[in-house]
Amino acid sequence: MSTKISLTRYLVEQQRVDGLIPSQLRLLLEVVARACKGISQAVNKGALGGVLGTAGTENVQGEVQKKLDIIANEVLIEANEWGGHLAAMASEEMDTIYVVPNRYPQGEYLLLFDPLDGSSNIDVNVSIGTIFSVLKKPEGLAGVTEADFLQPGARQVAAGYCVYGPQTTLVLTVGDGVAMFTLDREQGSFVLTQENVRIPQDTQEFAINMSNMRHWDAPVKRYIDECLQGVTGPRGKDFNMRWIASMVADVHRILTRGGIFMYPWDQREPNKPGKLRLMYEANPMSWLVEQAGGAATNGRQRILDITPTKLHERVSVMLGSRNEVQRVTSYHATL
Ligand SMILES: O=P(O)(O)OC[C@H]1O[C@](O)(COP(=O)(O)O)[C@@H](O)[C@@H]1O
Ligand SMILES: [Mg+2]
Ligand SMILES: [Mg+2]
Repeated sequence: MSTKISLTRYLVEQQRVDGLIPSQLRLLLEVVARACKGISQAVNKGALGGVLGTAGTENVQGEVQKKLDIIANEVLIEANEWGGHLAAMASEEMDTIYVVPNRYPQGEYLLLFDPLDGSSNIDVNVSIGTIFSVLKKPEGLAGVTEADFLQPGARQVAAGYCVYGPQTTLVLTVGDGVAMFTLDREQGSFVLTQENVRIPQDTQEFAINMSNMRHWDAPVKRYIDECLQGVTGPRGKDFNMRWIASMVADVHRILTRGGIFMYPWDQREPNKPGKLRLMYEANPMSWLVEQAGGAATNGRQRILDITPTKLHERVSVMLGSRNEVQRVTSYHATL
């Protein structure tokens, strides 16, 4: 009989056997996973749990909040604030950082999250998720400020997401490849179901919101136009398209079978670099994709090399199968 490896055991091995993560980081990741289990339960109850619909409030980015956006945010904060691993947290749903109250022990890590990704899919029962990223608080100064969070994604010490779909799957990197864990609801634990996740270098599948086509920049238009020409066009092959409108679900597909995902800058709001959030969405997903052998750029630069200038910074995103990301990035250099 094969032994099932739980997330806890996997993390202990990463800590003890491989020396990859300190014990505080291991404990922090276990708490995040526990919070995701709680969110998964709320998601599963749906209309029975009264968790669908809007909350009647807006977040700092002017987006209407769904009840689950707020519930997921609270679950993550309540689970993490007292554990002693964290100095502060930042979330897509909060105006500014949440410093761990001084009645609790203070830790050395910073946790960032998109508590509920794919909010437009909650009420229609389509996959949604939680995306998280962990940074280390810069050493030296006492206390913690927003500036401590403004580190390039290359400095992440852990990143992952949990997708609440037909299965609840937690996907994680601590810088040693990507591992996937499926929630065993009977046991109440995440079980390792795939290690050494690899994204194929080539693909015939792209993910982009095609309704924005008329607003895109020339390099993105060229790339998609060439894909659409199929086997008789310059690419010499047919492409398929998928767009779930939950980044977690689109990225999960790409980690599973390859593909390219793009949410590029567009002309509707020319001063906004993109729709997606650098710190809560692009950085953790880019690191996961790179760790699985893929690539992630904003069209001009590796996403993980961008130094954020503000907490809720936006970014243009192109990630997935390496050869396709390199191709669309090269079009930006020439057009
Ligand atoms: O509705 P659009 O414009 O296609 O945008 C979809 C994108 O927006 C997002 O939903 C943003 O995430 P939130 O639900 O966390 O705001 C991404 O997950 C997704 O890729
Ligand atoms: Mg999101
Ligand atoms: Mg969100």
